[in-house]
Formats: sequence, C-alpha cells, structure tokens
Amino acid sequence: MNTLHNTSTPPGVGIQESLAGYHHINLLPLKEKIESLSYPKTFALILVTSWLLSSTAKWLTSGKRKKLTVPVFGYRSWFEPTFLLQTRFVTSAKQLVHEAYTKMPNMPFVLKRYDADFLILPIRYLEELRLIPITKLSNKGANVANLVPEYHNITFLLTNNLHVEVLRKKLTPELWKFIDLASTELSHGWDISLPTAELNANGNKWVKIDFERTVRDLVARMTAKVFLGNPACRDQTWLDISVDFSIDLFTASFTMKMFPPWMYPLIAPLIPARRRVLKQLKAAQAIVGEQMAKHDSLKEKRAKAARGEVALTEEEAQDTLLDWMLDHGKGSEVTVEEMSGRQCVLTLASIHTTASQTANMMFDLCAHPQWWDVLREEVDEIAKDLGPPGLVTGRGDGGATIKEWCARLEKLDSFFQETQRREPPILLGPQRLALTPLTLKDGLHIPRGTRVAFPMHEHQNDPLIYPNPHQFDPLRFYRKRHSSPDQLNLHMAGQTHPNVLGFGYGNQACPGRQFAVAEIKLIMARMVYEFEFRFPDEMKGQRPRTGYVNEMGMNDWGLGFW
Ligand code: HEM
Repeated sequence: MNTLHNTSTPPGVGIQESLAGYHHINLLPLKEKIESLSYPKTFALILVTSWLLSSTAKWLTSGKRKKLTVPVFGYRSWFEPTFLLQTRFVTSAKQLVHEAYTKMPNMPFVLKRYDADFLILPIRYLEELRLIPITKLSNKGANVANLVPEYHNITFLLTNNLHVEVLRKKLTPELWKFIDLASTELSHGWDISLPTAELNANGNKWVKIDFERTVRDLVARMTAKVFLGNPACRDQTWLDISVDFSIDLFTASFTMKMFPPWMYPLIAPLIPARRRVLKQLKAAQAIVGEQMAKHDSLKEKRAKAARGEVALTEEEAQDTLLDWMLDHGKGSEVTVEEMSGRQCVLTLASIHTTASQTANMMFDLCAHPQWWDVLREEVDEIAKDLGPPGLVTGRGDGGATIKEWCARLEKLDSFFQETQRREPPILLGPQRLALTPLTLKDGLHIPRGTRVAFPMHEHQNDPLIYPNPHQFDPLRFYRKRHSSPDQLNLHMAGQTHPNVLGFGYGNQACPGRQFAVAEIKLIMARMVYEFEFRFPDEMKGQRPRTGYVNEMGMNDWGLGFW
C-alpha cells in the first residue's frame, strides 16, 4: 500500500471511491467541500489560490530580465497581497493615480493593473519618448494588447497599419469633403435619432433623452457614411454592430484580463460578450463583403467614367475609405475577414470616443448654463452669414462652407478643449509598450515588455500647468489664442501639446482627431442652434460623474459583465 494511484479505477469514478479501501479519508466531492466552508474560509481560500496562481504565473514568465528600479505605489502595508492592490485599481484608479501623482511629484513610479504593471513617467520624459521610433516603443503594442487580440480575431492590428494609413493619407487630406458627406448623414439621422416629432406634437414641452446614446447613434451614421458609404450606412445591422462591437469587445477583454494569461483558453469560451464579438465579426463580413464585391465589379466602370466614357449613379460614384483601402491594401489586408475586422475596429476607435466627448460637452454646458448665451450668440452669428448649421452640406463646394463654419466656431472650439482637459477619455496616456530595452538620457532603464504611460488626467488638472484647474473656464483656450497674433493658430482643438494629451501625443497620436473635432462641432452647433437642454430635476443641476474602469473613463457604455 504505497500509492494513492489506483490504476484499476474505472473512468468516471471519483477519488473517494478509489481511496475507500485504503484509508478512512473522508474526501468530500469538491463542490460539497466548498459549500461546507464558512465565508471567511472561502475568502481565505480564494486569496491563497489567487496568490498561488499569480505567483506561479510570474515565476514562469519572469526569466532573467533586468527589472524596473522605481517604487511601486499603492500598497497599504507590507502584507497587502498584490492582487488586492490590482483589484483596487479596477474601481479606484482615479484615486490611486491622484495619490501617486501628489505624493511622488516628478518621479517615475509603478502602478499595478490586474494584467499589467504601468511605469508612470512624469511629463518631462514625453518629448524624449516621442523621438523613440515605433519599432522600439509602440502605441499598438500597448493599446491593442488591452483588447486581447488573439482571442478576438484582430491580431492583424499588430502587424499591419492600413487602418491608420487610410486616416492619414485619405481622410485627413480630404477632411472637408468627408465632413460634408458625414454632415449629410447627420441631417438624415437627425429626426430619426432625436425626438423632433414628439417635440413638435407636444408643443415643445420638455422631453427626456439619453444624450450620449443619441449622439452615439448620430456618430455611427456619420462614420459609416465615410467608411462604407451607402447603403451600409443606413443598414440597421451595421449601425448596431458599430455601436455594440466596442462595448462587447471591451467587456470581453476586461473580463479575460482579470485572469492570468494561462487561463485565457479556459475562460474565453465562457464569456458571452466574446461570443457576441465573434458573431458581430461574422455579420460584419456579410455587409463589408458585399461592399467589397461592389468595389470589384465597379472597377472597370469607374475607370471608364474617369475617361468620360460613361456616367456613374450617385451610389456608384461614392468615394469611401473602404474603396481607398481596397485600392491600397496588399495580401491579407484585402481579404473579407481582415477588412471587416478592420472596419469594426475603426468603429471602436471612432464612435464611443466621439460620442463621449460630445456628451461631456453637453453635460458641462447644462451644469454651467450661463454659457448657453455665449455659444448661441456665436452660432447665430455664423448662421446669419453662412446659413443654418443643418443646411450647409452638399453644396458642391467640397465642404468649403462647412470648413468655414467650423473655423469660425472659436468659442465652441475652446469649450471642447476645456471639457477634454477636465474629462479626458483615459486617466493614463499616451501609453506605449517597450519592444526593446531602453535607457533614457538620465539613466532610467526601461526593460523590454514594460508598459509606459503618462498621468494625463492629473497633469491636465495640475495648478502648475493650468491656473485654477478645477474651475470650468471654457474660454481658457480662446483667450490664449487671442493673446497675441502669433498664438492665433495655436491652442486649437485637435492640436497635440505636452499639456493637451486627450488625443495622445507625437507621431502615434490619434489619426482621426481632426475628423472627430469637426464632427463634434457640427453636432454641438446644431444642438445649440435648434434645442435647449437641461438636466432632469432629479439631477439637481449636477453633471453625471465620469466613471472609471481601470484607467478608462466612461459616462455610460451600458456596461455589464455578461
Ligand atoms: C473625441 C474623439 C476621439 C478621442 C478622444 C480619441 C483619442 C485617441 C487616443 C488618446 C489615441 C491614442 C493616441 C496615442 O497613443 O498617442 C487614439 C488612437 C487612435 N484613434 Fe482616436 N480618438 C477620437 C476619435 C477618433 C476617430 C473619429 C477616429 C477615426 C476616424 C480615430 C481613430 C484612431 C485610431 C485608428 C487610433 C490608433 C492609432 C494607431 O494605432 O497608431 N479616433 N485616439
């Protein structure tokens, strides 16, 4: 009797029976055993198991790499297990970042997220890091890794850049043409997404709306028009995917990252949000695939039209970002699978970010209603000269009128920046991943694989950077612009600066930011021109507070784990 290994045990027989003849060890089945534990014991069991799992994973992955030599912030005592600190980051990132920034001014420190340690660097390092090539310090490595790409069929994001190229080489150079197109779709969606019929019917009494959802709907339409064109931009399935994909992908990734990576294969199939992501990608293939087939079949006709030999219908003549990507992509980039995945990812980058900034602006306006008159005066003045905001699209001037409209919205532009300064989309950014070991000029060593981030939110709310940072001062940037003639083209929404990081920084900053700024100006100008907004009485004039999941800010994503 020297072994517990009973080879004669038939499959499916539990350990209790196989041991029964040897010792009187009462092995309860695991389920009953766990149920028999008191709450404190269960808690202790979870603590020990998690600690064991995370230390095993760390041991397996640590190797002989050179370690970071900066302090880790946030332990309450020597005895606090790391995973408790990481758990606090999920719900209290804002407070942790604030405490660290205040207690360790101008010092690098480490913050622990569940799945990754962040090396937080003071802003003085920003310029030095900007000059490090993307092959060594990558935004994709950091941002895409947050989405656990290998489990969501989007690993192509790490190896090709077509979705960024199209924004840099097509969207931005032809911005006003595309904004003109987006604006026609805004007009189409206006009465569908906003309760204008209800307002007309009830004699303009107050109607309650979920502002952010309404704007999300409008932005989804505008974005689809530019990326995919007609008829996809009016296809409800696509509009739903373009809003839901982000929520589900974020939820699935967040859930997975609460577990150590070796558990991903076990956890992933159990996450409903991930199953929805895979379904959305499949459904997207049908819609994007159809547009791709049209692109192919129209090639010859479009070439003939370019030579003046035939005429194209309005739909055939559309020039979408998809068309550009199909003409410029190579190899796997132009397969239906990858192209539809890319379109979904572009909705992730562009829709919630834009809707959330617009909602934050409206919340600030309702919380500080004295600014209604200032913005309205500006909008009314431009409308007198150029026509009302909803009626300046499709004039055949390549968007020149809209460009002028947007340029003259100087106070709204400043308002945009003040909102973004106080409520940036993320607490920590820009974020980068060190793809090679780096040693900075002052000797700070950054090992390969380190996630680097900057304390964007704290920096933009630091009294040494912005006087009275907690005061909502929507003309702050307007005054800077008008402080001297050489400042007139600076301090504008969409421009990046070490003190303005809402769109990131350097050559890896958001490539869609000019589009986003123009979209938001169009929506806000029209909202201000046509409606009045106020908070429902029960909110007592208080704007909704931005919630944070880890370092990500969100107003309302309708998030739920499942
Ligand atoms: C208010 C709206 C938006 C905000 C606040 C925002 C913010 C950001 C930020 C912070 C980054 C990371 C930059 C960095 O790491 O330095 C980013 C990247 C990106 N954004 Fe935006 N964005 C917005 C709208 C858009 C729009 C409308 C598009 C598309 C038309 C877009 C496309 C992208 C893409 C593709 C990336 C990844 C770039 C890369 O991998 O190099 N964004 N955005």
